[in-house]
Amino acid sequence: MTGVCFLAGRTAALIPAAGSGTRLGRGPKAFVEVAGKSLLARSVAALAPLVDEVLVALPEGLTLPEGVPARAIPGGETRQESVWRLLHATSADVVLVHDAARPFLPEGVVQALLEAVPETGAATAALPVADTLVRGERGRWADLVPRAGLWAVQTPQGFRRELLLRAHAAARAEGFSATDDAGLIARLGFPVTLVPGDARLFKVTTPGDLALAQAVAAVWDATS
Ligand SMILES: Nc1ccn([C@@H]2O[C@H](COP(=O)(O)OP(=O)(O)OP(=O)(O)O)[C@@H](O)[C@H]2O)c(=O)n1
Ligand SMILES: C[C@](O)(CO)[C@H](O)COP(=O)(O)O
Repeated sequence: MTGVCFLAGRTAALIPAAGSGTRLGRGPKAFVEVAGKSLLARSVAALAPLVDEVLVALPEGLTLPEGVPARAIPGGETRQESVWRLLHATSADVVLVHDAARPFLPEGVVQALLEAVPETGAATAALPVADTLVRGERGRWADLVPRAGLWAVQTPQGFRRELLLRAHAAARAEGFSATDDAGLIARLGFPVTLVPGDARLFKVTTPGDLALAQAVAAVWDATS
């Protein structure tokens, strides 16, 4: 490990990249390129210097592009299942779970997470919500949702591996699914630290996000 040294033990980055990219409509999303580099390659490149190993869950039958410094396993039917499989493919003490679909990951966010994990065992990058929030019904404004205290959750999310395994096992046993991993920890009543995320950490989900990613890449690639 060449990067951060706050933690005793080994650290692994776990990258769920087995999604089909339905909303983007360009095939398996992790392999979609932005300015000549895939989303997956960008996410791996950001994490590899900061952890001991990088594991990636890929769609069944696909392999890692050449030169991506990671180990690949087959992913599952859902993001939660892909992370469950990744958790069993490492013995690291601390894991950082990061969506392949969030290709612009500043080092400072990773460092803040690695500092936070020893305190509570679980931490996630997140940003305070800046927009007015409303619940809609049939295309019409129904209720204002007060935004005070609301955060938009990003990845990476950092955990003591044993704690995340326990949370996943409980969710599986009860047939519960969540949209992220920190939610599984919070559900058990354990604290999750909110670490400041970054606007550039947006998730490439729709064609509009891909256009934004092209613009960000022009600056990112010139400066990092
Ligand atoms: N079965 C799945 C589904 C998703 N993911 C990963 O989880 C992250 C967040 O998922 P999302 O952005 O929803 O990706 P997709 O599932 O590919 O998108 P869509 O829902 O539009 O099909 C992505 O890096 C995706 O590859 C995964 O590893 N395994
Ligand atoms: C994990 C996540 O990126 C946190 O915001 C998000 O929940 C993933 O959602 P998706 O619907 O699987 O893209």
